[in-house]
Amino acid sequence: MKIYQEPEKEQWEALLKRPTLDLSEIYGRVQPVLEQVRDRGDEALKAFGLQFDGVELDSLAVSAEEFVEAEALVEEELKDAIQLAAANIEKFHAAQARPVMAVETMPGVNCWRKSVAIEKVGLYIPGGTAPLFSTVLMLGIPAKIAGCGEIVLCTPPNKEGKVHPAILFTAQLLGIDQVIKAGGAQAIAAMAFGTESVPQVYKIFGPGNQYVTAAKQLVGQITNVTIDMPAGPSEVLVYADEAANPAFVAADLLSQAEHGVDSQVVLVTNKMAVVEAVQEQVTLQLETLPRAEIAKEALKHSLAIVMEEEAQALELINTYGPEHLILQSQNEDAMAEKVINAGSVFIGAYTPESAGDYASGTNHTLPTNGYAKNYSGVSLDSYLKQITFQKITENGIKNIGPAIEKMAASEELNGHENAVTLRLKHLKS
Ligand SMILES: NC(=O)c1ccc[n+]([C@@H]2O[C@H](COP(=O)([O-])OP(=O)(O)OC[C@H]3O[C@@H](n4cnc5c(N)ncnc54)[C@H](O)[C@@H]3O)[C@@H](O)[C@H]2O)c1
Ligand SMILES: N[C@H](CO)Cc1c[nH]c[nH+]1
Ligand SMILES: [Zn+2]
Repeated sequence: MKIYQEPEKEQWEALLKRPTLDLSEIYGRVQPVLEQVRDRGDEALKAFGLQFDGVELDSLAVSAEEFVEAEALVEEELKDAIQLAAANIEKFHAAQARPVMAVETMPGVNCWRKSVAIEKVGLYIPGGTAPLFSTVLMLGIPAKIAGCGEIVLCTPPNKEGKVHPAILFTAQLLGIDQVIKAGGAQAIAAMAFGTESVPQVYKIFGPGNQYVTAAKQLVGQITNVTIDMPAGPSEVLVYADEAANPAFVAADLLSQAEHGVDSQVVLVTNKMAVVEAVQEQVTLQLETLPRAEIAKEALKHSLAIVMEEEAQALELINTYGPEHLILQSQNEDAMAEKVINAGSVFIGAYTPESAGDYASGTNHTLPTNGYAKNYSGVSLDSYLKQITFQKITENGIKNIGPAIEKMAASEELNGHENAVTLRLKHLKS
């Protein structure tokens, strides 16, 4: 971890840069993959499966037998944990539903707004270095609550051409039966363009590595498909003061560093002594982690920043806009109120980020790379469109008509004016 003490504001931008590849470089790698899948469909998906995942596939879709096989392979204790998490995530996301909003803007002029589910959605479940079955819950539950008609799920297979049993168990639990063995940029292209095995969707959801994220951003630009947000390599910023438990802080930093070599973890504190204590704990705890090599790589481009003034620290946090922000300080609740850029905030010593990653109820699909400044994480709203409706009575058109006629005539749009004038004349006759 690189250590900085009271860095000047002019340094912040360079200091807080994410360790991801330059977008134009990534786009250059991803674009040919998108084009191949668009032009050659399943054939290209299989070829990229061989090239990137080292697996030769006869069929891309997971079969009914594979679902049955998977169910038997998941231990009961894990099934119970998945069900507990599912119940909390369901509760939190169901509470986000909003009733139809209806307003009579003036007598006889009735307007209302209703949420309608996006018909066809594609969910990407990462599986490169860890099979993230928890992401099936995070993406599948709100899609089901919203009422999306068609749900397709893509995830990379392992070397034996199988999808991890817990991913299949979770998909089945939610009633998602279209699961495709495809990962990376090629999976995103398949859902954007459609192939023989993969239906084309209207919106693509889900986190992933830099290739997945760049592919989502690119298809969002070159097709009509929209995306949830850029949800790339995981990151966490922990603000800890001298009262925080260094072991907890180190564990929280490592929990995100272990995601990938391009993850970034940042410690901000008011005292140098906290940096030292946390570093000691990081070294100790790293020894116990099977993914220590990945975490060590991530730590090479991670930072510890000492900022004595809390207000300055908050400004730096909001400038960084972390995917996850953990606050462990004597003033944590007041600090939380001042956060304006973060994907999800975890307050207090007993609120590890792992809780939100798995089971507390909030969504773990969150904006990275500073996109917390302009995007929210996945929620029920992500799967809904809002359609407005209106119905005007005879009395209503008499009330509102003259204003519309005047405005239309003034914009020199006499066809618009006439659509009202005709009706008003009809009512007079
Ligand atoms: N922001 C969020 O909400 C969030 C949530 C969960 C996970 N994540 C992130 O998701 C990522 C998961 O990454 P992962 O790699 O384990 O799985 P992944 O499923 O995202 O990516 C694996 C795929 O990447 C492709 N790929 C690998 N190397 C490539 C190369 N050199 N060129 C082109 N394509 C290549 C392969 O096709 C492979 O199937 C991690 O970075 C993790 O931090 C983010
Ligand atoms: N921390 C990840 C989001 O950046 C989500 C996740 C899934 N499993 C474990 N963690
Ligand atoms: Zn995580």
